[in-house]
Amino acid sequence: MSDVLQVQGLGVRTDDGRDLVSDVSFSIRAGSRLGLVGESGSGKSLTALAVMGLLPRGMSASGSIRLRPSAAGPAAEVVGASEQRLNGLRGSAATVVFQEPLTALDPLMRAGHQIAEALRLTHGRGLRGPALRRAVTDALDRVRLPEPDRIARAYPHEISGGQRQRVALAMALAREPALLIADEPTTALDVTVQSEVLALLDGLVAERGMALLFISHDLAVVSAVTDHVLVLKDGSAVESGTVDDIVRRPSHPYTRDLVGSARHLESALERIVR
Ligand SMILES: Nc1ncnc2c1ncn2[C@@H]1O[C@H](COP(=O)(O)OP(=O)(O)OP(=O)(O)O)[C@@H](O)[C@H]1O
Repeated sequence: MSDVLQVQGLGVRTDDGRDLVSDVSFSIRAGSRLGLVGESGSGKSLTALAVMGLLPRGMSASGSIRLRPSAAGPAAEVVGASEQRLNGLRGSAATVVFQEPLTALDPLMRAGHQIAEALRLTHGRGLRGPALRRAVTDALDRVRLPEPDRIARAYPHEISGGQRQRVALAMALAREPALLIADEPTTALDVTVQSEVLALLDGLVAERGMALLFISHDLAVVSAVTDHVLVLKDGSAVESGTVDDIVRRPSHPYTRDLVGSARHLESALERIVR
């Protein structure tokens, strides 16, 4: 199967010459899941933002990031691409869910309206009226939101954090991306909601055969949803392998520390043993 994402020798540098990410390489095939794990400041988010062509002002990427929007089509280079080209890739090739869903949601727009916009970007302006309303309800249903009609009418501040994250996920999925990037999607949620959202994400990605790039500082959370892991430290890759290898046989001392501090390691191990 073809790679949905190929990152080769990625660097992120500030205009004043600081290297924040150095020589990071990885690839993700259609239907597979890679976890990026590392402590705060290790370069995980910048790597994700570089893939989306969304680096903050004053930073630039080097190396190569190739995204393949469809299995049959050619890959497109993100590094150095024009904003117009990037707009074409965002959504269809890759989309991102952030730790704080309010980043993605417009506080002044009802949840249903925001999902409707995402659906119309994917399916065209012809999707409207009752068909559009049904598609919105279906999208909310699919992320297991009870009372989808009520949620559709709500503004982001009127629903809980867990519900907001599900709405953000519904919006991301409405774009039917080849690659979903989830950047600490459950870190802001309490533990019970966190495991519900993780299970949901796990099921939805499997159902759609999407590729997943999952980012977390918590190796246990990463282990729960991915099959391969890349460990980042100070902007560089220190180790990579299957979840099983990394959790059971970490070779780098930094990875050993991450394994040691993983909060729910038992459950991660349980999943591997299953
Ligand atoms: N907008 C910015 N301006 C300057 N430096 C930044 C900016 N964003 C990130 N950095 C720096 O780049 C490095 C990598 O940050 P990044 O956000 O990718 O880390 P992270 O692993 O995602 O951590 P966290 O989980 O805390 O977000 C850090 O040293 C951080 O201070």
